[in-house]
Amino acid sequence: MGLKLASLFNRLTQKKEYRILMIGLDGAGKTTILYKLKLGETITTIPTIGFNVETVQHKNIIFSVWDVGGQDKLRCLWRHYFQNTHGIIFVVDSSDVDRLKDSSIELRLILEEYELRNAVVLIMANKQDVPGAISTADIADLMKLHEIRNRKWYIQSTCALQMIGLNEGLNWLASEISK
Ligand SMILES: Nc1nc2c(ncn2[C@@H]2O[C@H](COP(=O)(O)OP(=O)(O)OP(=O)(O)O)[C@@H](O)[C@H]2O)c(=O)[nH]1
Ligand SMILES: [Mg+2]
Repeated sequence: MGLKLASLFNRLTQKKEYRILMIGLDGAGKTTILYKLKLGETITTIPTIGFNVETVQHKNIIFSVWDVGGQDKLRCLWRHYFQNTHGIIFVVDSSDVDRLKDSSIELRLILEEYELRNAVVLIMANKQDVPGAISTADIADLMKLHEIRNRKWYIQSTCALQMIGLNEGLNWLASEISK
């Protein structure tokens, strides 16, 4: 009886761990977001050449977040991080209208990947603090997000520097992944 109770308690209190792949064009703010979530601080970043990985605890869930460099010549390396991914955070620079098209193309390519077929997709419309930043509704239109079929997706407006919207994004990921 005691043993059974102990194992039930363990199961109830055990933290679930999920793997999150954070990608998006260079300069969108991925590394800034990662360390804001991990440390609560804004770090000075340099363009990521390889990857950064950190565990981020969110309520009773542990996310292992893989932040991979987004420069054009590095995007072919993203696929090495696909396996066992439960959720994707696709970061967009909302102030960079000129590169929304590129962003949209990269997202479409990602959604076609067989290994990522079961991963839910959180789009973070970052840098909302920059004057002239595009709203989430407009980004959703311009990136034709409503055409995405057979996939759970959500767009969250964020400002990594001020830690706005990041936890709300993780709330969505947590609830979708643990369904
Ligand atoms: N204004 C503003 N600047 C931001 C925000 N988030 C990140 N930045 C800035 O954007 C720049 C690029 O941020 P990074 O986090 O290095 O971008 P990245 O997506 O990791 O870029 P790569 O590693 O090259 O793929 C940095 O100067 C950040 O301080 C934000 O919400 N608002
Ligand atoms: Mg980076």
